[in-house]
Amino acid sequence: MKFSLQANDPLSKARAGTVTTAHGEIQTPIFMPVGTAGTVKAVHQRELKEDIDAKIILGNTYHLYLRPGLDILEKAGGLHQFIGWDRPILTDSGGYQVYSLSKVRKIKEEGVTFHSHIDGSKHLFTPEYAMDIQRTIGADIIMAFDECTPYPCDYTYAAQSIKMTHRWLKRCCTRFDSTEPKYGFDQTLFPIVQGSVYKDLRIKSAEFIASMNREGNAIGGLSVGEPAEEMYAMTEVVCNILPEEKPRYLMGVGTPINILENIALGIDMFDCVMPTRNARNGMLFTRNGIINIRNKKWENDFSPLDAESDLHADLVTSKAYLRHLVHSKEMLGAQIATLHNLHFYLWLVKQAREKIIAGEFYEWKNKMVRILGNKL
Ligand SMILES: Cc1cccc2c(=O)nc(N)[nH]c12
Repeated sequence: MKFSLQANDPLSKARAGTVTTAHGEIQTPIFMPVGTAGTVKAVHQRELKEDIDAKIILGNTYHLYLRPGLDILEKAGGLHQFIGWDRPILTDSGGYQVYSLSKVRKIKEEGVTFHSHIDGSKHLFTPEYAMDIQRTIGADIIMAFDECTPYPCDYTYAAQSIKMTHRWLKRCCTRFDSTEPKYGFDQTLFPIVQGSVYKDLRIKSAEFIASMNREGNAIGGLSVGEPAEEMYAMTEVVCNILPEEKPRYLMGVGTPINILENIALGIDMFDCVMPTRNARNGMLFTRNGIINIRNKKWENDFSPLDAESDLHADLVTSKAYLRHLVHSKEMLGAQIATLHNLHFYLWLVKQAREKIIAGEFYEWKNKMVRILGNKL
């Protein structure tokens, strides 16, 4: 994997770059649609590529390991082959999902034992196994096995947690560097900075992660319920330490405003379930603010979702029709709302990139931040 920089914003830490993987190039800043179990819910791979030009999607070790399982994925020749997606894929390592999904789990030095949220079966994820699983899935970018420090947590817990995440990272690097890709194309491992909302712990973790000298770096343990100001403060501290010449990935972030503010702090890559999950509940993100399409006010508004959009669905779907579909829990409602939100997120980061290259990002970002939170 390679990373090159095309432009830096003169008034912020925003930058425009290009990540080059075995499955193609990704212009940054970029948003990565979440495709947890091998599908971006309600959107077909053709739409992802041709209607919204998604450059990279996420998969998830925890879910894919449980279903369809490693045997099927290996027989298919890896996740790209299995789902019919020939662009880049990034997989999270499973630690976070065990923490957020599995009821019964135990965190020990060796790893995390948990019971499947599907059938209650018992499993053990170790740093080594998380690497082996991601080799079998075959994502271009894979994540270290970390402990996402819960929020809130006391300083002592956070300090112990980063020490274990750092020990697990060394085990991930040892295993990853001593194994080969299974399907003939290169994979890269990103380590993850933790430290909760404690500045000194974030500095310590960022310095350790940077010292591992991997091809890219991620920031975890944010977007877990902390106030936005805390998220921005920690991101700023960490971005000032992570090397400029490597891509920076802020995990699980966020709202459109969060994304613009974190681009200004030097983040290149984002993922979040918000555009897909909230779409299914009728929450639409637009360039003028947020629409709750279930609101009665849209009942007889026959104007298109977004007349300025280049997304076909935005032009041919009225607000009234989408309200009817979502209200009636029709599958088409989830499909159109999800496609709209993902198209908007990808439009937003593409606009950000163009403004960075034109040297106009800072003013544009401040104007957008004032608009994007509006309730329409
Ligand atoms: C997906 C996600 C969101 C938010 C935080 C995290 C994190 O800290 N670690 C991992 N592995 N994943 C995360």
